[in-house]
Parts: sequence; C-alpha cells; structure tokens
Amino acid sequence: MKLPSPTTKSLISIDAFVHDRQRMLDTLVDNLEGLVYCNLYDQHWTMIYVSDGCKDLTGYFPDDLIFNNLVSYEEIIFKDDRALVRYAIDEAVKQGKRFEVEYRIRHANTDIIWVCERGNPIYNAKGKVHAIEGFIQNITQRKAAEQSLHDAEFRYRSIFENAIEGIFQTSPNGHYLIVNPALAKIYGYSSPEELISVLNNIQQQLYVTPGRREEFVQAMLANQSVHNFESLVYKKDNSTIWISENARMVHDKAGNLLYYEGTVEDITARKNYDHKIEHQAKHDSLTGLPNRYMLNDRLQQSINFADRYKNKMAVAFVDLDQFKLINDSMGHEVGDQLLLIMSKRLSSCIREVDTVVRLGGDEFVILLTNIENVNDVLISMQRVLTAVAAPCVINELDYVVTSSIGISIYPDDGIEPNTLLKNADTAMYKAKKAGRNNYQIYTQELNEALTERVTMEYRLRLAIENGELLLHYQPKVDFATGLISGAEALIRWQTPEGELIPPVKFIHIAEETGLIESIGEWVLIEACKKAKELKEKMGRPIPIAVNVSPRQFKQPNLAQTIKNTLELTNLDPDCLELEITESTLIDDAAKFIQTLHALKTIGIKLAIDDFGTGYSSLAYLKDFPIDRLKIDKAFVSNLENDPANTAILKAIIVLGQSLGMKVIAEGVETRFQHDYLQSIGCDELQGYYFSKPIPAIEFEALLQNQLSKS
Ligand SMILES: Nc1nc2c(ncn2[C@@H]2O[C@H](COP(=O)(O)O[C@H]3[C@@H](O)[C@H](n4cnc5c(=O)[nH]c(N)nc54)O[C@@H]3COP(=O)(O)O)[C@@H](O)[C@H]2O)c(=O)[nH]1
Repeated sequence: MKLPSPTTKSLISIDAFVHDRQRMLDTLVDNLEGLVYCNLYDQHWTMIYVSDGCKDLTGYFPDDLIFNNLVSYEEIIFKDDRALVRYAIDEAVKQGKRFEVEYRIRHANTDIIWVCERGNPIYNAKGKVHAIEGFIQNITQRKAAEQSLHDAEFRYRSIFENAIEGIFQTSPNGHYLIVNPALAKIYGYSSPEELISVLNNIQQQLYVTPGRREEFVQAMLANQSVHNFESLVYKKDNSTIWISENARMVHDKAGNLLYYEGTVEDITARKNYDHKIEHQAKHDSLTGLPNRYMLNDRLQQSINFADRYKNKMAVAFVDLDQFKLINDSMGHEVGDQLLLIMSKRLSSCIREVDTVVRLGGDEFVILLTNIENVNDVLISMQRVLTAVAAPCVINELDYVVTSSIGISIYPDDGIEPNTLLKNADTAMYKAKKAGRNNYQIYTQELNEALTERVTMEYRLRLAIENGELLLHYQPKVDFATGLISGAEALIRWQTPEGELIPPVKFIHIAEETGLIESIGEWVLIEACKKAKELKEKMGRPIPIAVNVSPRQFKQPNLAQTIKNTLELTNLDPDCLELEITESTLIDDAAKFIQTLHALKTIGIKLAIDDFGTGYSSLAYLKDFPIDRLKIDKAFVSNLENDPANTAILKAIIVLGQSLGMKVIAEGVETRFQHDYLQSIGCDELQGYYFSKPIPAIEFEALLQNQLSKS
C-alpha cells in the first residue's frame, strides 16, 4: 500500500495539531498546582516565563514577576532562606545537575509559605548557563505535618531520654533492643549502649532468682502484660537491687511477637523500708528476737516439720523469776540490759533450727524442733536454767536471776499451737509453785488442776456477786482472866447447795486473780460492823481481827480504805486488828515497815500471823509497830511429841513480850497445850480447845454466856 503524499490540507492539519499541542501543554502547565518558571541566572532570578499557578502560590500575577515588573523572585524568597536557595542552584549549575531545594517565600499577603523548587540549568550553545527552568510547589502542609511529627518525636525522645524510670524493649529471646539512660543508670551501666552490649542474656545475668525470666515470660503469655512484677536483680557491679517491671507484648500486624516493651522502677528503698517495717512488726525491738506475732508462724512451721518427719517438737515457756523485782528497784535501764543478756543466753542454749521468742516482759518461749527423744528437751532446758542463773554484771553490779520453765510436747500434749502454749504456761506455773529455778513438763493432772482452778475462779466471782460469802468467828481467850478477849474473823463460802467451802480452797485463787481485793474489803466491813454491834451488846470492846493477804497489804490505798471503813461503821480503831503474815514482807522490808506505820497511825491493832514460819528477821522485829505476835500452830500442835518446840515457844514469848507485844498461841487443841502455854507465860490462846471458828450468832451466845457468869 502506498502512503498518501502530503497535501496543503494535511500541512494545515499538522500546524493545527502543533498549535493544539501547545495549547494543551499551556493548559496543563497553567492548571498545575504550582509554578512553572524560567528565569535568568542573575541576582534577581529575573523571570522570563511564569505559569498561571504563580498567583495561587505567591499572590502575584505572572506579569508582576516577568522582568521584575513589580517584584523580583529574589525578593519573594524569605530573607533568611535566600542564601540557601542560591547555594543549591549554584551547586547544581557547577555540577550540571538538577536541583531540589525547600525554602520559604513570602506571599503577597505576607504569609510565609513553604515551597519545594525543582529545576535545572539551561545552557546556551557555548555551554554557559543563561537560564534556569523548573517547578515550584507549595509544601506548607507537608512541612507542618513534618514539623508536628518532629515535635512529637522530640517530645517522646525527651521523655525516653530523661525519664526517671527505666524504659526498655527486649527481644523474646532475652536481649535488650533499646534501653534509655535511666535503665542503664538503674543497672549501674555508664550508657544504654554499654548495657545492651554487656547484659546480653537477661535470663542468666539479670535476675537473682533462677527461672525468674521464665516467670516473666509466662506472666506475659497469660495476660499479654505484667504489672508490678517485682524481682531482685544484679547490677553491673554484682550488687543487688529490687525492681518493679510493667511491660507488654508488641506484635506485628500478622500477630507475630516482635518484642516486649516496658518500664523498670528501682524499688529497693521501698522494699528495704517494707522489710524494716515487717521486721519491726515481727521482732521485739529490745532484743531483736521474734515476737508474739511471729510465734504462731514459727510454731506452726515446727508442727509441720514434726508431722513431715514423724517426730516431736517442744514448746518451753520461760519466765524469769526475779526480773520484776530488779526492774522495779533498779530501774528500767538495768531491766532492759538484763533482758538483753538473758535473750542472748537463751539463744546460745539452742540449735540454729530452734527459735527463741520474746513474748513481752520477762516471758520467753523456746520452740525446739526435730525432737527424737524428750530427754533431749530436758537436757536443753537444764542448759537454759544454768545459763540464766549465772550472775550477770550490769553497771559493775552482780545480778542473779533464775528461771521457771514449763514444757509441752507436740503431739503428746496438744496438736494446736494455742493448746501447746497454754499447756506449757500451765507447766511453767507449776515450776513457779515448785520453788522456781526448775522446769516442769505438762501433765494431764496439771491440766485438771488448772481446769479446777479456772472453774473455781468463775464460781468465786459468782459467789461474790450473789453474796454467798460469810464470816465465822474464832474466839481468842486471855490466859490471865479466862475471858474472851476478841475473835478472828474467818471467811466461809456457803454455796446455794448448802456446801460450806473453807478458805484454803479459794483464798489462794482469790489472791492470784486479784479477787482478794474486793473480798478483803467486804470482810473488813462485815468484821467492823460485827465489832461495833458486839461492843454495843456486850458493853465492852470485843476486838475483831481480820486477815490481810499479801496482795491486799500492797494496795497503795490500804490505810485509806481502813479509815473509810471505820468511819462508815462508826467503829473505834482499837476494836479492829489486822493480822499480817510474815511472808508479806518477803519482797520489800522497808516498804512493809512503812505501811505498818501508816496503819498504826490510824490507831488500829496490828498482829504478825503465823510467826516463826516466815522470813522475818529478828533484826526487823524491833522496827515493827506490832501489838501481837501470833505463834504459828505448827509449834503448838506437836508440843506433846516434839519437846524441841518448847524452847522455840519460850523464846518467842520472851522476845515478843520484851518488845512490848502480846503473844498469842494459835492452834491450841488440847489441855496439855493450854496448860503448857499458860505455864510459860503466853498471853492469849486461840484454838479448837476453846472453840472452833463459829457463826456470829454462836459467838455472841458464847460471849453472852461469859457475861452472865461474870
Ligand atoms: N486473806 C484472808 N485470809 C483468810 C480469811 N479467812 C481465812 N483466811 C485464811 O485462810 C486460811 C485457812 O483458814 P481457816 O480454814 O479458817 O483456818 C483457820 C482456823 O480454822 C484454823 N485453826 C484455828 N484453831 C485451830 C486448831 O486448834 N487446830 C487447827 N488444825 N486449826 C485451827 O487456823 C486458821 C486460822 O489461821 P490464821 O489465819 O493463821 O490465824 C488461814 O490462813 C486464814 O488466814 C480472810 O478473810 N482473808
């Protein structure tokens, strides 16, 4: 096929096509979002061609810029950026390359606009640059976005770099990917880089507890994150600190685990403080020994141990015998030192696996574990007795204290911690009773005695409330006249069932529990009322003696109570006598004498009861403002069989009378005893020979009988 030769018509259509193409390009260029230009390579960037986009970009019409009619492009470029633009273009010209430069221009409305200019130099036939052509685009929005991204990045970097908490990313296989300076510092490294390169196996190098990293990973898998994951970790220098980690898992879009990221806080100070507080709560502040709070824990542990190894454990309740006396008389400083010494001695008597607990005051508990043979416990306790009783020097003075120890054995004497403690306490009580400085093992009989005692205490409280107590009176007879010279009021407990309980069965319980104080007051009032009544009925004073127990005697307000009672009952003081046993002075003789004088000033009579059996030193006797010595019945009752007693009786009578006291013998049961005592000059007698203690009404009848005969 032959091609048609060009005709005039076809030449016209080619022109038209060329023209159309130019128009299309012009349209395209003018509609571009930006400015297409061609300028001279001169100092004004003199524009020789500017597309219509000029107006939108710069606010100027193209004609304003062409040949710098109104403004040159150099002037439109933001002043501070002009050098930058020139440098970029100069470099491109030098190297014959395209250029791209971002800078600011000032819009005709004075706004600053970011633009990106891309262009290239145009060379003439001699290879000299005579123009630049290119495209300038508004990039203000992109720049703003970049800026805010940059700002945000800067802020986050600043947080990362300056955070106090450590921040990390770690790979699932235990390598650090990124750490901040704070984490490096927490772990003792000079920089994050050093940490990442040295600490390259978290599992082995970081955690003190083996398997802790595994626990971290497990916790992560379970919850996708960990919170307050506290661990002891090694620092670079191998010292340890406590940290708390909060971290989460980070996955890619496909759900694959990328890394863990989280924070680390050094909580060593808090942990130490918590530890200190916990230690304080569980230990005695003076001795540092575990305290009562810890006892149950340790006791339960020992029991568990005994169960596991099928053997026994022992609970020993240790009470220091003379501690209170030393503490009260020498002051708390000496008391504290004594306790410190004792706690060390106790600790030195036991094995590492055993525990000494200070319950408070002078009470300690020793827990002995892994006992194969109870004899071993006794050997340990003998060691304790010996260690405690060794003299200790405090402020250059020697102090000696002993201990009373009660022992209970698991499981023989109880399987519950409380039962074991209670039973050891019961046994300790028995050790005290047995004269102190000894140990006692708990027995069932001991428990029964204790139960009886507790029951008795309960019943006694009820008896006081229900008015079941009453007084019997035992006459005292004057040897010289044969007349009743007074009486001793002796308490009885009449139960609703009609049983008459003698005082030996309950006075000691009242004394131990403190009930004696209210009982004593009641006895005093009853006895004073009776003495007042008898004086009125008989027309002469019939003094009544009441027994004052050691605990009552130590009441600071005893003298005042007596004064009040005398006032209340309107009784003359010389119609009341107090009988005080010798054992009352055992603790503090000076205080004893001081109280006697306070009582004496009231005008009442005072008698030393059970004289000869107690501890009163004869040297003291002369200082006692005493009216009567009452010879203990032990010297009287055996008179017939033990003639040695005659010498003692004679001596007491001579001694008492020479000190201006009357001497009365109690427990006189036979004619022989009566006659003998009379023959050696005893002043008065009291005993079954004349009368047993009898109800008030019978005593009155006796008095009436004597009165009618006189
Ligand atoms: N604090 C208080 N103690 C009191 C009170 N009432 C009594 N008591 C004390 O109880 C102990 C026992 O008293 P009791 O059973 O009443 O025995 C007294 C007499 O019955 C007994 N006695 C008297 N004569 C004879 C005798 O010839 N033979 C003999 N075997 N016993 C006899 O002696 C007891 C009186 O002793 P004492 O007090 O030492 O004078 C006793 O210790 C009482 O003190 C009270 O109210 N408060």
